[in-house]
Amino acid sequence: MSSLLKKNFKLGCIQLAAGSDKQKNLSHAREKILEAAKAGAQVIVLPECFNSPYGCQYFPDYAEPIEPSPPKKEDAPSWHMLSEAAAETKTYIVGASIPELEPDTKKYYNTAFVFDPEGKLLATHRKIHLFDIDIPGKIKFIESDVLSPGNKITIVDLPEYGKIALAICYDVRFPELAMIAARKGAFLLVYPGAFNTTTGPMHWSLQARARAMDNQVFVAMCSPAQDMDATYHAWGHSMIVDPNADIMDELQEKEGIIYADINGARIDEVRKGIPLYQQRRFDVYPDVSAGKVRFEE
Ligand SMILES: O=C(O)CCC(=O)C(=O)O
Repeated sequence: MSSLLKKNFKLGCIQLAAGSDKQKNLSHAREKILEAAKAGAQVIVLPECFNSPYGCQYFPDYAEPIEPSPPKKEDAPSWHMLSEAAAETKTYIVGASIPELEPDTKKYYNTAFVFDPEGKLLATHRKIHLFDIDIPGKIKFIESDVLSPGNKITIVDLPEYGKIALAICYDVRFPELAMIAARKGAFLLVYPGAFNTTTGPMHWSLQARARAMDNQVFVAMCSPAQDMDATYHAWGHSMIVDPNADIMDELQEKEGIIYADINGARIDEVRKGIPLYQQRRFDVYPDVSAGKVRFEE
């Protein structure tokens, strides 16, 4: 068994179709979680903004508080659905993400959760890098019009399995996060994300495979299903990549679930063959994981 991974497990990523009805989105997400658990997944990932359509105009209407913890059920139905589904299925759920409202400051965040198999919240991650881009004639999206950024790297210790890292969508483009998490012992990087029909074909798969290749870890990217009637056209193509950057499973645009066996021996094998972890030259360049890093562990 790998020193990074205490026990192998089956990962499931749900490429969910979400619409404008929040209650429907939640009950549909719950059904798909049950389906993934029934198929044997022990860790289950949902996509970015699973309780709402994706878009700055929607965030305030779909936002929920996460404090006090637990938040009141009537204020935070998404939080409670995830907690209850985790307990019901006895799985870890990376419930990602929802728009979060911090009531005191009135700030909004893009926030993901990890619940354990008893339904207990293990961690939250607020998207650190907001999606502010402008590609003329293609796509302009300024998430910071509405959202505030998170300030912490999230590494979560799943007691049975070991450490995973959690970040959201645009965060994947900042390889320092992945590198730091991998050097701190994460064996799997999970990115709920909603790339679009412009940047998806350009970079989605490349980003997933690059983070896996550079760090010799598993990577999961979990997208909403594509809906060409929505205001934002998600790329879909959820995928799970192995530590050698090989795609283990991938969806197209439609709703579905992909699964992969997360096996510690594969990490060891890849790292033995190409021993980057013994060959780094921190006498020549700095180790980004050794500097001042803010964690949400
Ligand atoms: O990085 C990209 O191309 C897309 C990012 C994105 O859609 C997001 O952060 O929500």
